[in-house]
Amino acid sequence: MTEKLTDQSLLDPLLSQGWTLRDDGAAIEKTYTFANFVEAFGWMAQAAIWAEKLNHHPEWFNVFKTVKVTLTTHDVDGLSELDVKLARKMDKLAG
Ligand SMILES: C[C@H](O)[C@H](O)[C@H]1CNC2=NC(N)=NC(=O)C2=N1
Repeated sequence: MTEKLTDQSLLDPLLSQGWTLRDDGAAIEKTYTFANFVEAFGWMAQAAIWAEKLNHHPEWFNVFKTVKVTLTTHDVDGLSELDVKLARKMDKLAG
């Protein structure tokens, strides 16, 4: 079962990697900028496969070569370790 994130130390490394905590504290957000649209969409395709594997899905918005990502866990109305996991994976995939 998914539980709300209580361990701030899991969040801190993400906050120093360009992720920010949404005002309501229920989500983290990051905007990735790629070299071009193909790079952006290629990254989204890879991230989508991981999201499906983790059964945890991003909210995201793509404009040309940027992708704005919001991660939250709907099941707990806030953040969970799954958001941390997916954020780490997304960063890794973005290089
Ligand atoms: C039934 C299914 O496991 C759930 O709806 C999963 C699917 N993907 C999900 N993604 C996200 N971001 N939050 C969830 O709570 C969530 N729940």
